[in-house]
Amino acid sequence: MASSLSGICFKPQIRTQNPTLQNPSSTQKSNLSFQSKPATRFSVQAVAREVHSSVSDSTNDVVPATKSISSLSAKSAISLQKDPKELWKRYVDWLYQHKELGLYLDVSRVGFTDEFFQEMEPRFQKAFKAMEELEKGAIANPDEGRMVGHYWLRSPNLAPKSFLTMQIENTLEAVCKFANDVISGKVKPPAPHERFTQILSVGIGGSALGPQFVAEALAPDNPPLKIRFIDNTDPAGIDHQIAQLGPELASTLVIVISKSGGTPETRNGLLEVQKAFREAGLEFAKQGVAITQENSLLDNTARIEGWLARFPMFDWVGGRTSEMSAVGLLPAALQGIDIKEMLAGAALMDEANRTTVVKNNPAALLALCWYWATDGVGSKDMVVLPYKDSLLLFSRYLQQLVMESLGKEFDLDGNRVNQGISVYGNKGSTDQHAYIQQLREGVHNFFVTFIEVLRDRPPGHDWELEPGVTCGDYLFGMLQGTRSALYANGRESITVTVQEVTPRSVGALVALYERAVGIYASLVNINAYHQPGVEAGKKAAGEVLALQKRVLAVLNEASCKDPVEPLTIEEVAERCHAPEDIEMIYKIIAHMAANDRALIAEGSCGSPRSLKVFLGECNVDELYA
Ligand SMILES: O=P(O)(O)OC[C@H]1O[C@H](O)[C@H](O)[C@@H](O)[C@@H]1O
Repeated sequence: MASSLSGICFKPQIRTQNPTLQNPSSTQKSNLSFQSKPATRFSVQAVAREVHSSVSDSTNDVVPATKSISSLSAKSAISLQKDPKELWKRYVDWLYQHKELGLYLDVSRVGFTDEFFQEMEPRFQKAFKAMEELEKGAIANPDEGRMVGHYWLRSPNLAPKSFLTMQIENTLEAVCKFANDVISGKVKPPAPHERFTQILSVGIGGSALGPQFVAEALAPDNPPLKIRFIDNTDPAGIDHQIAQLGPELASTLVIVISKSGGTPETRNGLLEVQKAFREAGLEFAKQGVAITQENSLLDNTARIEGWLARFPMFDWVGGRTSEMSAVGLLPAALQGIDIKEMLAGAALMDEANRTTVVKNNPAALLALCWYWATDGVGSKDMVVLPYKDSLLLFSRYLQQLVMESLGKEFDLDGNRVNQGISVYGNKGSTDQHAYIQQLREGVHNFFVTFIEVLRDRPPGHDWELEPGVTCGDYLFGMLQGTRSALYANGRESITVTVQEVTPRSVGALVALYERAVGIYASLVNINAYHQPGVEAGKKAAGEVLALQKRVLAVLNEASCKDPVEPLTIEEVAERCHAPEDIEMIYKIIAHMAANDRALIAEGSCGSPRSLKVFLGECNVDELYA
């Protein structure tokens, strides 16, 4: 049971839907302002933000679904527990341990109260029920009408239909076989090369972040195949990756990963790589592998062109939770990482997270801390600090998992809630020398998650760089010191500890956060499994490219005249029938000029009004097309 936490608390009561806050009147606003009384636990800025958000809530019709009057009024003054004996008691009482995984979760430096914990209980029970339904195959992603099945990937028998179990098992078998065949040289690149030596992974978002994190965390020093990534449509970045491969392009396995099979950045990466293959006189299909949904554009291309292999991505696995599907497993296996251990670690963690006793459920404990720390409305950022170089990319991986899942405008009932938790972080102790200064003393808008790894380096390699002290002891000291120093200044932190960075512990970490995100989403009543906001940017990018085509046509026509007719930005906009897009047209022209695709006749890009441009080459065919 929860320990007695008297003296620790100062946190909002549970936030229940409160109609009076939906359209706060000015009186209500002034009621809120008493929050800024001296010695509140929350900074004045935070309170101001709270009040501000309540005010702007009214103008934007935002429903603060998770708040209540009590949540605001309870922000009275108390400091975090400082008494060492009480703190030790809290530490021991709340310490979660998963014996088999060697994983610990310490939430003692988050100041939630017994009262808060108890008031949250019914919400957790609801979240556990929702998770149970999800695992049984409910349409847990209602906006897209999809099941959410990433938990089945590591426990195929839990899949609600036997054909799904078979699909998962067959894919895993195919991944293992293909990886073994590639590593052994049975599957090899065209002669004279005897073995694939490199992997070039082309994908973005959920089709890159998991594989990148796992490669950095687990790839051995001399893997059977080394991996590099193209995860953007930046031509210079792509050129760099291809240049780094050099002649080894001939022994590179190119894995193109895209669930939808139509993501523009990934398509561009593929086209660029295929061009490099052509220029090197290589046949891409003999070295290309696709991981995508059946019958997607990518799948059809790979099938028609006869690529070396194709692996399925399932409709019911989202990109950001796809690390345990072929997306994560194939690249990992090719690097010699024990993927069955990863799956086992994730399965064990899933099992632990199925208990409905919050205190014994590590994912629920995380969600509880997130809710407490962020007031259930994302009022604080999550800083993730792994004290282990190999876990460097964990925060970047979590950024997508948490922010794309929780960052939602509407809740499941259609209320505008603008939910989310911002995630950032790099690694300790490196960040001690970058931004910890602000965390300790500056704006109090975050909580920290320390990721601690007990084993410093493999056995037999340690030595004392001064009497009684190893290099790893310093890292340990830095973590403990930072945790204490932050806490002493009222900054809350969670610590997740693993024995070692192994496939098993990495699998467990992935599963822990996947479930914590799912539970938290239930607590705040949002759909964690869609990403409608991403579409707006994609659509706008498409419109820019369409406008660019019109600009090119206009410039082409003027440039084919004799003499050539350089045009001002205004003239281009007018001839494109898009005067309202004049700024975008200027930007398009400036970009083309910087890349020698438009020539400047007069003026400079720094003075848009003076600018007159034309095309270096006119394309007569296009004029009459
Ligand atoms: O795997 P893909 O279909 O290419 O998608 C790649 C990424 O695209 C979008 O940006 C989505 O928001 C991400 O969730 C997804 O991971």
